[in-house]
Amino acid sequence: MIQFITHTNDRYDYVEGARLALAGGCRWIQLRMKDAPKDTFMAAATAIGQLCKTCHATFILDDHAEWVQEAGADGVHLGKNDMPVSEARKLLGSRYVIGGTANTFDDVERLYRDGADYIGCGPFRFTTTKQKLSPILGADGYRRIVSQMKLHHITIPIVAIGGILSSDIPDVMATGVSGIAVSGAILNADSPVEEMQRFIRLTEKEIAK
Ligand SMILES: Cc1ncc(COP(=O)(O)OP(=O)(O)O)c(N)n1
Ligand SMILES: Cc1ncsc1CCOP(=O)(O)O
Ligand SMILES: [Mg+2]
Repeated sequence: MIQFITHTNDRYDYVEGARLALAGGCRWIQLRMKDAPKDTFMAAATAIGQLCKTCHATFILDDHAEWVQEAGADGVHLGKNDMPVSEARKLLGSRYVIGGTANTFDDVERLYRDGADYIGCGPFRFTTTKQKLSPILGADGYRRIVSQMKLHHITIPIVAIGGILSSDIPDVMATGVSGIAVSGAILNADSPVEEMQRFIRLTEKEIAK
């Protein structure tokens, strides 16, 4: 599975980026719009939510568990400084998707116990898309976390994130993660639609192995 994280550059705004990712076949979009006021965020959420409905794609919000229902979204992604996953679960119930951020096996264990549906684990490498990055994991970091999960019988999808390029997909997927979250590699490609198609093709090839 591939999750597209919205961002902007000099060519595309948040909604256009999401539209291109969907046109390339992505079926999981996260609206990440740091520090946006509620009305700006909701305007983008309404537009992207509509695009996702048309494409039967999952639509989640970054950070804002309290806006999920009003936005008509399917869920939320929560980091260490956001609402705790357990509290979001009480607020939203079991029908919404809740993802959490991990950088270590301890984070994974905590999020699993708190009832997350999936874990965004990273960063794989340095990226300018997010400020104040946690320590870089690289492929070895994912291998360590996945092997600790096996030891402790923890089963939850791990989505790798952070500076991932299409050329990284075989190495990243070979670590045992379930999927990839990506932003810059799609938005900065000559053709975002074709790049998303490439991400999906390469990820599915590794999953089929
Ligand atoms: C899939 C996915 N994984 C990790 C993150 C990072 O979330 P967080 O730690 O809350 O940082 P911000 O994205 O809010 O800056 C994510 N958004 N998505
Ligand atoms: C939101 C987030 N969390 C860790 S890295 C990252 C940014 C992902 O975007 P990119 O694929 O451009 O590095
Ligand atoms: Mg966050």
